[in-house]
Amino acid sequence: MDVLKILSRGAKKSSGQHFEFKPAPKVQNPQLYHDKGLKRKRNEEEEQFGQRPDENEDPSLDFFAPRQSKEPKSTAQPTVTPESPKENPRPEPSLLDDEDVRQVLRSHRLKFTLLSNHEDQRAKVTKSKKKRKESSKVKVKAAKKNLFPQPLVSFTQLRTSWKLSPRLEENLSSQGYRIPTEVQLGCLPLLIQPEKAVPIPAAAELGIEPGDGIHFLAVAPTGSGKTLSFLIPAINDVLRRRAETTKDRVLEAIVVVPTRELAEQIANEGRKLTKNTGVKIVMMRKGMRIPADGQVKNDDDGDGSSSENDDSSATSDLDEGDENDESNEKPVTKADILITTPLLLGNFLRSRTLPSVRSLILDEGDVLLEQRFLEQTLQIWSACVNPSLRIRCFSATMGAHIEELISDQLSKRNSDDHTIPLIRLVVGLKDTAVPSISHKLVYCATEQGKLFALRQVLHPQSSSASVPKMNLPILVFTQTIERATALHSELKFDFPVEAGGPSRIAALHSSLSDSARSDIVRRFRSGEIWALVTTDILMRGLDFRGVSGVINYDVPTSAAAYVHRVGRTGRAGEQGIACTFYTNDDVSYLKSIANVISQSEKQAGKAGDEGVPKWLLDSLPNISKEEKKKLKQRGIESRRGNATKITTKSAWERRKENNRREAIVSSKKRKLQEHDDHLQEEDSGNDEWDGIDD
Ligand SMILES: Nc1ncnc2c1ncn2[C@@H]1O[C@H](COP(=O)(O)OP(=O)(O)OP(=O)(O)O)[C@@H](O)[C@H]1O
Repeated sequence: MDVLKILSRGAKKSSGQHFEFKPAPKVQNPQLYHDKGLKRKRNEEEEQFGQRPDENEDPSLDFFAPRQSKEPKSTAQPTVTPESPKENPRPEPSLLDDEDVRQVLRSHRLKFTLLSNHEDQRAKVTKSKKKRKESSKVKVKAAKKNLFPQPLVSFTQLRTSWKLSPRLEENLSSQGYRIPTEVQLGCLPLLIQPEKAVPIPAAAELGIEPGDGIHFLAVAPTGSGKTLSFLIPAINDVLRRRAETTKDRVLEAIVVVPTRELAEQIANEGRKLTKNTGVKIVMMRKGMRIPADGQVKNDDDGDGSSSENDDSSATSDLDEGDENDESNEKPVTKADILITTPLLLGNFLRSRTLPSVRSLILDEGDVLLEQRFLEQTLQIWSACVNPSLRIRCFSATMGAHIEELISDQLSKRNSDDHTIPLIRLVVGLKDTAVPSISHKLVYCATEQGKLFALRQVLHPQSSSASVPKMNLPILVFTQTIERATALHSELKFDFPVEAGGPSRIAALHSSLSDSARSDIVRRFRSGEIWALVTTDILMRGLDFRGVSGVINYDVPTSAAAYVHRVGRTGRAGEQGIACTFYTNDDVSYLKSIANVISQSEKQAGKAGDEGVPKWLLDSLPNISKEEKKKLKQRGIESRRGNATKITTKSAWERRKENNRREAIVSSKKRKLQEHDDHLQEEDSGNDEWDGIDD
């Protein structure tokens, strides 16, 4: 049996001794939903025109462009020419009519809701307490108001209809993006030009004014492309402002994320998109100074076309000095868009303000507005004093309390005479896992049983029916740092030496240094590490394409944590497997996770019983709100500070076993080599003999 071959099923052997997995190519169609409605319409169209669009044709084609049959209706007048826009205010032919808009939004399961607008807020500010109560009822009513903004029909349409910078569109295309994902098709027009995306009378009613934008919440599945959904409008805003007003570099947008790994990932994505545009994206680091209370003159790159977007120069302004040093002699970081964690920027800000910032983007917004980060996130929010500040909040999960909190914060800031509306987009069923994942709950009688089950994943030759087969690489989540470390040292010698040995597995958690964390993430991305044991530090936002499975070695402490953890696989339309081990200790807390699995499977159109059998779902107990809260904060008590339980053998025993294994392998290799040498000698002897014979 070729152990190496089995272990490296998800990996590709390179020419040398080094093994790398092939970076997952961008999937042909990353969209999650194609419901019947749209297909039916397309079929009608095909019948009408007697043609069937080739499924393999260039996917960037506007495959849900308006039906041709309708075109004569909308183009009954002479074609719109640039010279006569006023005489003929008909909608652009490239925009969909109302019925088609609804059809596309429905078939891709996109739901837009107006959460608050000018009228609601004004009522709130001006009315007496009693009346305010009434107006909050109005607000609830307003929350029921659905909107049907124009969707994006193709990435090319971004330039032709939505005035996206051609450079930005080029960069998008050179990254291999062809078809917008659901969240992108839903929110890009609305964030780039809301006054055009929403039908004209409705836009005016909602208080959407050209140039002002909107506040926006998006709840869309993990791996569905939310990063591009906020980066593209943010970059475009910078370019638009530069073209219309000043070329000076001002800090225009801030993206706040919960971890430095995610900040690094987004900064990298952003730099690819801003290549040759002159827009600079910087990741906040300790000790960095940013232009608070003012703007930095763009004295070195006034034409906006410098090559400063190189990764190297993007960090060249960083000042890694003492963060308490207030000295103004320290260089100020020049950036258009800053990516930061709440703590890093919060520490810098203290009582400073950021008047130039017009977009505050909260990626993984729900966690940023929860207890752990709330104070710093609100500190950043209040430092953004520009009256035109727009809030954008993205996540795969969003509790109603978070939406309320955002709405309340906005109404506190709003003035009486002008309010920017708050619109929410939900893709699919809220707070569920992405449909491309298969779920499995695996019961293990003891902690040792969990270890045994995990080894079955790592060593597929010993697999059993209860543990699903997975390709490497995989992510393994544990509850605490101690458990991640203990599990890592337990499994360290599980990979055979000829497959790379202990270097194939690593543990990542917050007690490692920044550089060690970055190094592990880099090696996991490149395929050097095949199994990464971690804590919830990696559960949000991290995009490791090609991760075929996630193992919840310890049960996640909330349904949202489950959605985010398992969302590290099955990204951008790829398939993934999520396997959750549970013991008797977990049974009381399993209901919310079993529910989320069941909901996600229903949404994906799978037979409900696949991941969680109905008998199990029905028999699991419900827990109180208090217990849920405690679980979220502390996890399963029996697993706290009890890391040693993971270990089956002492480190000494495992090292001894490993040494023995290595010795056997080397001895086999040596024998093989001796055998080869011997054969060679015999061969060369034969050659000599042949020669004499001649
Ligand atoms: N239109 C597209 N076509 C193909 N791939 C895409 C497209 N948009 C994004 N992707 C890819 O999908 C992957 C996931 O994107 P992204 O990280 O933005 O997801 P996300 O929605 O932010 O996920 P999470 O909720 O986990 O943060 C990335 O590898 C990205 O390159």
